[in-house]
Amino acid sequence: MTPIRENILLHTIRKRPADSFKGTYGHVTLIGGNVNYGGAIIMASSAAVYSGAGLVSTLTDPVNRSSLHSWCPEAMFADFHDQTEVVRLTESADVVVLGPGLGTDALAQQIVQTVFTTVKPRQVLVVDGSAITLVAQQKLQFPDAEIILTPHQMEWQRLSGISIPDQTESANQAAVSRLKATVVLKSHRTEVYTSTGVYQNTTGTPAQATGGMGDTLAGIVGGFVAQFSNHSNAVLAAVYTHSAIADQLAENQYVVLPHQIIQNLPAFMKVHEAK
Ligand SMILES: NC(=O)C1=CN([C@@H]2O[C@H](COP(=O)(O)OP(=O)(O)OC[C@H]3O[C@@H](n4cnc5c(N)ncnc54)[C@H](O)[C@@H]3O)[C@@H](O)[C@H]2O)[C@@H](O)CC1
Ligand SMILES: Nc1ncnc2c1ncn2[C@@H]1O[C@H](COP(=O)(O)OP(=O)(O)O)[C@@H](O)[C@H]1O
Ligand SMILES: [Mg+2]
Repeated sequence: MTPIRENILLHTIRKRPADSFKGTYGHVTLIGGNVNYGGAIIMASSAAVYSGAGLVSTLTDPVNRSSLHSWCPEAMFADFHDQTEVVRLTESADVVVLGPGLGTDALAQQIVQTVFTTVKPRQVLVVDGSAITLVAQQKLQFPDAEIILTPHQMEWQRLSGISIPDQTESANQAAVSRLKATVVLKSHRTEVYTSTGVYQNTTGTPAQATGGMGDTLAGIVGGFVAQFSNHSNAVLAAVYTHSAIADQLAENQYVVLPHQIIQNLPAFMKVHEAK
């Protein structure tokens, strides 16, 4: 397993060209946040904005609208009950992040199906949280698009059928090649399975063990993949960045909150952009 080290950032976080505009940095559509889990999609959406995505749209329950905008006015809101909007904002995205706080009820199932039948091969689909659980429960096939999965160990057990103690590199690799996806297998030392190899993160702290931490990573992955053309490197850099910021904050904090990582993204990326 290749360690993910700081040099991935210099290879990935490009200097912004002067003659650029919001369209240069990609449109990320994030879908999730039911009545119970609004925070999940607010954190994921904020993470996409703060990591530099040019445009961010959030499809969620309307109950989350004002809190979304109080945390992140840059995100555009749409109602995830409206299938026309789900189709429109899936079609217009470069990257779709599906699942943070989506839940697994009938509406969630319908949304997953609509997204799966709408995405095109040129698009990236990041599948996280509840959407992974739903795919496993319903035995759904992933669509023909560039698929990035961000399961924690239990979600990976549900999806791959490999129990947590048996999640070895070779067993995981076999499951990943069947799925034809990039897999970010989250744990205290997250592993990333891409078409270029198997990688293990070298950053991260138990101060990160708090709800919303993975929702935040899903948003950073979406933001990085929307901006940086080498998508394998973008995923590795997102994983490294998320936990490197946490490590810095944990020098002086017992627990690191997801929104604090989000707020530190722009300054961290400035220090680590290509020289
Ligand atoms: N503020 C919010 O709105 C939050 C919403 N959340 C959403 O809640 C939904 C359910 O996700 P959950 O992950 O909470 O529930 P899940 O039921 O999917 O997974 C939690 C279960 O997995 C087990 N597990 C084993 N290894 C694990 C590991 N390495 N990391 C995490 N869990 C591990 C836990 O013990 C627990 O039994 C998701 O859509 C998620 O996005 C959570 O992110 C929590 C915060
Ligand atoms: N002890 C730990 N050390 C390092 N990273 C951790 C630790 N505990 C949790 N994390 C990180 O926190 C995130 C948890 O993701 P997840 O369980 O999906 O959270 P949630 O769904 O609540 O947002 C992952 O990125 C994981 O690597
Ligand atoms: Mg999660």
